Formats: sequence, C-alpha cells, structure tokens
Amino acid sequence: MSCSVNLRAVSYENEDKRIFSDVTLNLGHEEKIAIIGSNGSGKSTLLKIIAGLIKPLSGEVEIFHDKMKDLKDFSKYRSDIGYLPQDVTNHFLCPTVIEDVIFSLRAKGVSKDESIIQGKQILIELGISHLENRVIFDLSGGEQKIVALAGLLILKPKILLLDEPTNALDEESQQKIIDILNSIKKSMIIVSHHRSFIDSLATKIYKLDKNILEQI
Ligand SMILES: Nc1ncnc2c1ncn2[C@@H]1O[C@H](COP(=O)(O)OP(=O)(O)OP(=O)(O)O)[C@@H](O)[C@H]1O
Repeated sequence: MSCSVNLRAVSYENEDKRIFSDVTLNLGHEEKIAIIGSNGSGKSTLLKIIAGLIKPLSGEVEIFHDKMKDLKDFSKYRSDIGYLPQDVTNHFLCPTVIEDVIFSLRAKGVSKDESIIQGKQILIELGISHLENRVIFDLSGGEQKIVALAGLLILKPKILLLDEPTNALDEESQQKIIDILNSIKKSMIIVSHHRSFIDSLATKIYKLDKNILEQI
C-alpha cells in the first residue's frame, strides 16, 4: 500500500515521564484517520512528531516512505505537510486575513498578484470571502481556525495534521469544518475529542491510552 506516513515503534518521553511507547501507525494515501484519548495522553505530541516539530526518543518516522533520520530531513516535505495546531492564536504572521493566507505562497516566491488570486479562491472555497480584509485578531476563535486552515490549504499539502480542528467552535462552524474536510481528498490525521465529528470523517479511529496507541 502507498503510505503518506509510517510510524514504527515510536516512543517519546518528557522530563523523564514516558508519554507513549512503541507507537506503530500507517496512514494510507488519501486516508483519513482519527486519534482520540484522554487529556494529556500525548495526542498533540504525536502529531508534532509527525509534523517534524519534535524528535521522538526512539523509533522511525517515514514520510512518503522516506525515513526521517533528523528534524532537518522534514524540510523537503514542508509544503506537503499542513499542520494545524490546537491553539491557532499564535499561528498568524500578518495583520489581515488575505495577507496571512498568502504569506506562505509569497515566501515561496509566487508573485503578489498570483498569490492574491489563489488566496481569494481558497477563501471562496472555505466560505469566508467576507473575512478577506478583516484584522485576524478581531475574528472569533472559529473564524481564526478556518483562516488558519486556508493558510495551510493554499500550499496544496498532501498530508493534513489537524489538532482539535473543531475545538471551541459553535455547531455551525463545526459543520462547516466537517463539510470542508469531507470534501478534501488528502491524507489526514485528526486529533479530536469530538466523537460525532470523527465518526463522520475518519475511516479508522485510534485511541492513545496508558502510553499505547491502539485501533478501536
Ligand atoms: N512543552 C511541554 N513541556 C512539558 N510538558 C509538556 C509540554 N507539552 C506537553 N507536555 C506534557 O506532555 C504530556 C502530553 O501532552 P499532549 O499535549 O501531547 O497531550 P494531549 O493528549 O494532546 O492532551 P489534550 O487532549 O489535553 O490536548 C502531558 O503530560 C503534558 O503535560
């Protein structure tokens, strides 16, 4: 099977406390899987390891069957992996929505005019065109989450790593995120406590509990 992510016997510990051991996980091409587990069980930590933000204590991480021996090995896949953190408050780099959404394209050398065309298109697809010129810090938490998602999707990542994408959203915003993610054909790992959301999206559900990841 063609896989986007493979974890083999991945372990992590924090300040001498074991967070998880021997985690094995395969994310197939365009597969959507979810990880649940109690607070502090290590779900966000695992996602950060897959995103190449922190290094596991031991074990192997492969992205598109390419072994990541070090964090710098992830650099060639930066545009392929879109990581949405649990708290997006500190995620933004520009004052307005459109500026922030096109930031990564501009950083890749795409012209301002072309970036704005693509940015506006993403805002239309996510149903947030009306926010285009708003100041991000004046937006609600839910609106900020969708803007952060737009900033990821503009780079056309092949893998989405989403940490509690519906957390603190009202029902309408939750439904909007569910519809958006259902319509996107990408490999996804979604960390969430929101069971009905997961059930409507993921084909496999894993639980991180007592340091072990198991499919349920
Ligand atoms: N930066 C950090 N420094 C020290 N300990 C941390 C740090 N980040 C997380 N931890 C600890 O690592 C463990 C796992 O945290 P993590 O955030 O991965 O759990 P989680 O399953 O995502 O929790 P939640 O469901 O509450 O978001 C917890 O015990 C947490 O206190």
